Amino acid sequence: TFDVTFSTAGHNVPSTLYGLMYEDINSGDGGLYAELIQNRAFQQVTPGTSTALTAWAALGSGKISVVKSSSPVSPALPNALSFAVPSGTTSTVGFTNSGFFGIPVTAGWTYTGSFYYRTPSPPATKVSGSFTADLRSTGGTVFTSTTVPFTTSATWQQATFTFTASSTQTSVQNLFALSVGGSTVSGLTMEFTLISLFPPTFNGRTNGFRMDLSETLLDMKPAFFRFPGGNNLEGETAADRWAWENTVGDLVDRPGRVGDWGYINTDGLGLYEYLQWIEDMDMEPIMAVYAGYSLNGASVASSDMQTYVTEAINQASPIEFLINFVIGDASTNAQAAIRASMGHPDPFTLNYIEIGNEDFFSPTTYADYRWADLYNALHAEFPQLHYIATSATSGNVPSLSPAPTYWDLHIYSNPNFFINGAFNFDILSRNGLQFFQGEYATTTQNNGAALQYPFIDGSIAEAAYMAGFDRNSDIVFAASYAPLLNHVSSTQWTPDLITFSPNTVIRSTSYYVQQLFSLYKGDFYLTSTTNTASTPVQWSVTRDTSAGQYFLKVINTATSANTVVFTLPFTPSHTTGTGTILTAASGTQNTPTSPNAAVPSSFSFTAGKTIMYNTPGLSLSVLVVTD
Ligand SMILES: [NH3+][C@H]1C[C@H](O)[C@@H](O)[C@@H]1CO
Repeated sequence: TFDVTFSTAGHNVPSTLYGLMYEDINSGDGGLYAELIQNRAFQQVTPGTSTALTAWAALGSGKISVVKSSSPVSPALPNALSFAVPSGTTSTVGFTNSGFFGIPVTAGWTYTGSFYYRTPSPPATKVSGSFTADLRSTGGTVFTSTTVPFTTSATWQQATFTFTASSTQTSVQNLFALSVGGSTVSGLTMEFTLISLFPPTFNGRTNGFRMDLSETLLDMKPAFFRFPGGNNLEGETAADRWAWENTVGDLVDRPGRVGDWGYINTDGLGLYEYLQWIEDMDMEPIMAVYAGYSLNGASVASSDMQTYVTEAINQASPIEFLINFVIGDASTNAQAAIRASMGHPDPFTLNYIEIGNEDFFSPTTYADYRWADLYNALHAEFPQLHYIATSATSGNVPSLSPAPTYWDLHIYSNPNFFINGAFNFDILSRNGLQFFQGEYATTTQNNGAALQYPFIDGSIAEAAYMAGFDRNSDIVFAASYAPLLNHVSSTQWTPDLITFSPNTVIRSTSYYVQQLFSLYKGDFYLTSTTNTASTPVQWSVTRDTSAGQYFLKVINTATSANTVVFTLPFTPSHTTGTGTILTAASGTQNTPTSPNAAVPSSFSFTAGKTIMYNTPGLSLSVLVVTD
């Protein structure tokens, strides 16, 4: 039995304590970004290759290939789909897109589509006709369709359309199709690009986010969103970095880039879309900025740093302009005016800037000049922002000048690390430093076996570690599991907090741990009987002061049950409390075939000055006591 008394003394819990780490690692295009068409603008592909046609297929006897257009729709989008119809064709011709490993068809959804098209060598007598845009199963069942009139012209035109699904698919293996009667277009060659189809989006935003994934994240009430990376910020080289200026403005002006996880990023999900969604989700950004180190191991030379920090060169915009885009005055600042023109005249909320990512891989140049060059210039321009350093792996931080106040720590390990490390922050001296556990996860079993999905043993070990975040939230201001999302059919890293398909979302056991700590974060931590990492039971007591509610979290990392007796410093007026528990047999995972193997359940208990609680093995419980 563990006897836990808690006092009314303690410290505030920062509102930023629990949030989300994000980068496009099978999670942006085809994930959070609601665009349903994969390879919609043939960005960053080599014309004439099969890869260039990823997700596209011909319908009927038309011939499709990706070409470098003789007259591109924009300098950013040089490629186009060439659609050639043999003379004498009479049957239906066209092409299909298979989406990101499927396209969801849901009854009642109104889809919004568009595409640019032109006829490079139009016939002397204009040809007019109608395309048919439809959603169909791979078996040919048409769910919905509409006609889109066209007239041949050598100049690019954009067609737009909508259609509404009247039934829901049985399988997600569906196609978007553009087709036309062969006799209308026989002998013609047409070009298409930026072929786009959106379902309804979160908050109804144009060029927005997928609803079910947004709702799944909203259910965690996350306080912050760290973006755009992670590795995907850094580029293989400086030229390949995430360059914010290429991700804003009209979609037709965004070139996309080869991301750092083995596939092309369209950058249709760009800086503005991120910031608008973060605001819609009641989060605040922790925005990482390129700090001159890329994944090939190269650092920008000291003499070149200012071109990335404050001096714009050959259309590359410096970090200073990025921050002006986010918080600048649209009436006086050019970058802020772009933000206003996109629909957000007021500044976005921004308090935290992270300088780089995992610079412990490049500590020398970070310490010698990269940290200082960015910090000194940006702090001078934006003194109200907090700047987070990234070159530490634990609370024993390296020395940097100027000395950072905020540090981002990353750790991926096994359950034993998190169980044994539950007091890693208790032992740190309180010297003004603030820590962001920006990435952490149980990534292997104790025997080193890899994990495709989180499992209950690792998730409860994470919970033990997170009780340490609650307890030390006087110096831990933020924490987020990583990575956040991955597509079940295209995965670069496992395990992930949430796994999704085109129409399903699987909440892992670690998702529920993150959710419970975030929902029951409270605003004040109450000190309680001290403990050590050597016991299987950990606890944390926080309070929602305005609600007069106390959250007694109990973690049991053993497979056997244990008993905890809480002694409160008061007698609660409500003698019945409600609790939530996540528990499962060792090895349990929520997977596509068993998505709900372990889900939280609620229970009630008798609340008094003492509360006895029998905590099952491998469990996280939150007992809510109302005064
Ligand atoms: N290697 C991890 C650390 C890096 O910051 C992330 O991009 C990766 C996955 O979370």
